Amino acid sequence: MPIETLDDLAVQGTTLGVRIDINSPLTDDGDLADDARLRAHLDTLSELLERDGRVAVLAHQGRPGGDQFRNLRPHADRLDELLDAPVEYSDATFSADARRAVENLGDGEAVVLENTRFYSEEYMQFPPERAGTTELVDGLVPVLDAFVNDAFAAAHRSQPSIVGFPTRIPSYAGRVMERELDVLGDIESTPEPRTYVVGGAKVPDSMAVVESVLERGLADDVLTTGVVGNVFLLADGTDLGDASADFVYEQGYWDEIDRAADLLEEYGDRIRLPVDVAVERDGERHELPVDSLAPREGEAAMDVGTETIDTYAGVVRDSGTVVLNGPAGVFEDETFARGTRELFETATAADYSIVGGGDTAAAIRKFGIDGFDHVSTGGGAALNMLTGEDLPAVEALRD
Ligand SMILES: Nc1ncnc2c1ncn2[C@@H]1O[C@H](COP(=O)(O)OP(=O)(O)OP(=O)(O)O)[C@@H](O)[C@H]1O
Ligand SMILES: O=C(O)[C@H](O)COP(=O)(O)O
Repeated sequence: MPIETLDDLAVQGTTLGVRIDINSPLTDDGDLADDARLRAHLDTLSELLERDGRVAVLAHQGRPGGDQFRNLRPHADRLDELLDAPVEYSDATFSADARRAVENLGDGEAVVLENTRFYSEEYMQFPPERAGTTELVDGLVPVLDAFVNDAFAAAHRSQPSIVGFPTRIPSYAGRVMERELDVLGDIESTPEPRTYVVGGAKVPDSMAVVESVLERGLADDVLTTGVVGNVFLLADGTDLGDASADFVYEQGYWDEIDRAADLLEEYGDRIRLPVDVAVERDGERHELPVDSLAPREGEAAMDVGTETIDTYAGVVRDSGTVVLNGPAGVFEDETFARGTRELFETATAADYSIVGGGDTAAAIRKFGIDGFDHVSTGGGAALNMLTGEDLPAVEALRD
């Protein structure tokens, strides 16, 4: 069944729950360190507001327990600055207070409801029918006429605010969702050879993708960087030192090392591992080859090294398609930004380049890199889609 879009929605005077993904890097004070994801949704939000909709924004920030798990006040304030319409913030998500905030909206006005993940069920995965009976959905449905899902970046999560509403009220894809599905749905026709550069810190997500693109023959080469690269190195028997290993264990990624080992056994010829890494020594960047690593206490692998960057850059340059997700190192710190900056810059030289991910997009903006064919708002979602897997959000809109 085709998905309905904003072209199919009579917006004027209707109250809309609009799920967007503005999960963004924050400063230590909880302010936005980058607003790229907010800007990505401006088309959808301004269209709905200009068409005199009443917009109740639903979104999440961070993961429970993490240091990025904060309220959405800065996001609401920033949207208020970016949009040509009043945007309020409500510190409630689906309570009577939240409903009141939604009911008080006038035509062409918006309210950002509180971080959906402050509510525990939102961080669980449910089949849509069950998601449709959760407190969050149940609480908001009485004050909404329709639901718009523009949160492509969270489309791989079968969570209440993503898949619940379409079981209860008419639902539509927003402009971001529509564009991403168009571009990413067409990966099998992109030029070969295809190289996937995976990095960042969400190891289980990346591992699932690596497995799938190799299994399905979509990837000719997988270049591993970031924490993902560290996990592959550990799986390969490299002694990365206690600091890197502890980081992996603390994130609960122990099982991922076994998974990486299985992948190396089966597809070792198509998976490339860093040959050197960068640590901080005496306050400076210090590179260590992995075959003679001697990290000292407290020295973690924070970036890929120069030789790795050069080798990977060669593979990337010769690729027909490059799909890039996740920074190659702790790019927020200039000392460890080199791998990310140089690999990303090189990727723009491939015939066709797609890049995705929240922090990835932030890195691109930080380094001012232009020239990607498609910058996806999604990290895990984009990768899931590129592997040909169904996205729960899309299936929910279709049903
Ligand atoms: N070697 C490393 N050690 C520690 N952290 C790292 C390392 N390499 C990258 N990172 C961190 O990974 C984080 C980004 O990872 P993440 O997987 O969230 O990427 P993303 O582009 O946001 O993708 P998604 O949208 O799926 O979340 C950055 O904050 C960066 O500092
Ligand atoms: O940043 C993302 O990839 C999306 O906002 C989804 O976040 P999650 O991986 O914490 O579900």
